[in-house]
Amino acid sequence: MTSPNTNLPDDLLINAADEVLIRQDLTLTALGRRPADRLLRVGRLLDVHSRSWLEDQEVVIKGRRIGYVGPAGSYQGEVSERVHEPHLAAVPGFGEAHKHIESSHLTPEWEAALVMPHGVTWTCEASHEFSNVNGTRNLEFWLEARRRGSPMKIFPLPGSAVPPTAYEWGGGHFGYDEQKSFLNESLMVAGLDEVMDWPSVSNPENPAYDRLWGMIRATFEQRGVVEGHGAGLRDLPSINAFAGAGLASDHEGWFLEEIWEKLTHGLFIELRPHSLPEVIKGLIEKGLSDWSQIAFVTDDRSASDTLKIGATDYNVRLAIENGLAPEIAIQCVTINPARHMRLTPWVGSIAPGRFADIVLLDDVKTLSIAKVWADGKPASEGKTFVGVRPEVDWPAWATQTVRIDRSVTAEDFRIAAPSDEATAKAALLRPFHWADDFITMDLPVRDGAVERDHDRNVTKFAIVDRFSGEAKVARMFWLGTGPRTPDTALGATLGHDKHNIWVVGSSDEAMAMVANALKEQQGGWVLVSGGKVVARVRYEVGGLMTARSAEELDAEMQALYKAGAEIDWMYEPTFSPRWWPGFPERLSFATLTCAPWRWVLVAPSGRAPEGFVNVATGETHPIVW
Ligand code: HPA
Ligand SMILES: [Mn+2]
Repeated sequence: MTSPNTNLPDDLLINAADEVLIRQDLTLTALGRRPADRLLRVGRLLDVHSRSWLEDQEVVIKGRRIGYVGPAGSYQGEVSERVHEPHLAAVPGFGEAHKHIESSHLTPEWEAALVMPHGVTWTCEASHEFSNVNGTRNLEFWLEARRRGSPMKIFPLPGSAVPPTAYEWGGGHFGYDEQKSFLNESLMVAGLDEVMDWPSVSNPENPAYDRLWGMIRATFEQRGVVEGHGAGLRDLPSINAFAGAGLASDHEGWFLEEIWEKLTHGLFIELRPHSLPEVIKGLIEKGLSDWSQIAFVTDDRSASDTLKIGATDYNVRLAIENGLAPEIAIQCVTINPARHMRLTPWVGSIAPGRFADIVLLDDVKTLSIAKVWADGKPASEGKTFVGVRPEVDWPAWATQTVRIDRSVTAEDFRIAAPSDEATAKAALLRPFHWADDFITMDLPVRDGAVERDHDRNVTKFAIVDRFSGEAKVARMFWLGTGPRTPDTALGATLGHDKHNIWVVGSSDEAMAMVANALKEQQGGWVLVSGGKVVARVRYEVGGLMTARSAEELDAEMQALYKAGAEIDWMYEPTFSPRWWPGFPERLSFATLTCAPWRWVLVAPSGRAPEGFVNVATGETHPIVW
């Protein structure tokens, strides 16, 4: 006897009261005392808890959830619709323990359309990027698409790097109170994301010490997960200190031994593709038998790169190609991250109570995805997204974020000579200058100003504040990047992690034109040469993302790369193996200020009036003398 279908609460956004009603119904559905909506019968199903394949199974779906799993024909209740996929293998929807969706540069509803055909059904959003633009609207922004029916679950983790260091300001400022309120506001908030500013966590004298520990405390109070970011921390005392601080994971590992030490000292290891091959091979050689503390994460991947190589599925294929058993690789993007993020009641496995998120493979070894189901319905067929992509008319708080109330001029970038000598000493940086000291060079003085020197690969780099309205400008000389081509400049409102405007250029006039064009288009990329804008890419949401398809955005990026290929770019190798010659797209990460950087350029602030500061010590220094 089955009772009539109840009008179940909407569970797009999880809350405890509705969860009880949903699960009370699932209990009766499993017992066959309430009807189910759909039954998906598959050739075989990977149980990720036991890492075993179950042959000829049926998954019974009620609403968006799994009500029952068992051998074909074993479910006793009524079912409205039956689907049989005898040749496909079912594995759980893929999830990300650490991804900045902002780095796709697509808004959440368009991100879902891009990544779900690649098997991704849930993402822990590491949200310091948007939060550094608009901190108070952080949760509202990340939950909006799901609220309107997007099949992709986003679990926001407010970022600790808001602001990234004590020397930065504008857009957002998170501490104990903010983190407490975020965790109180929604069960979708899984914790605190990537505690990165190691100097502020490990040095009680650091001005951000209390702020960071306040966020950690608020997260502990609500049993949230405190995510870490341990770039450059490889010695045993630092690893012990990092783990002892309660930072539960690291995604910044580069080398096998470093990762082994972090794994054996209790850190959950999130492997990114650029270090994954060597590490997977090394861990296999070490005979690692328990992979449950390992996940694969994307961290950052643009829409263009995702179109080229894939999303989380690329990470899994890479692991399989480097010798890892497909079943273990699939656990590393399903149950492992779900367990680490304490989200196993909802995602990470094909089991009762969870969202019915199922990746249907027509070949396991090559991870060939035939279809993806999410919330108990088809979300993609082949490469085509067939799920709900809600229209979101993002309001002004999301689309008017380049707040500059004046025209930026060439004068803003002029660097006055400290004396009437023919040369002046200058402090220089370069992209990813992971060294204790800045570089010092003698540069020419002309008409009372210190000048670039393209013969020695020296140009000007500037940060323009886009949050106060005043467009405060910090500028200095950088080595080994920027255009040699005259009267040319490149800039963007994507400047990790504070996302002020950065601009690099061979003339002050071109740099000013870039800053004004970025204000006019409300964010993105601008390339200026020969006195005009030769390419632009719009990120109209937060200055970080666009509410368009990946394909449309990619076309704009390809046009930018094409225009960039006409420019003579200066280059010098640095510490980072991810800094290449040619169009300097990675400059959007060269403004990073959290560990392991020392001397950085930030927007002028009380603690750094010229913007040039050592974030490890708080020391400042003139840019010329
Ligand atoms: N490091 C610091 N901040 C970031 C990163 C990173 O790798 N990715 C996105 N924000
Ligand atoms: Mn990160």
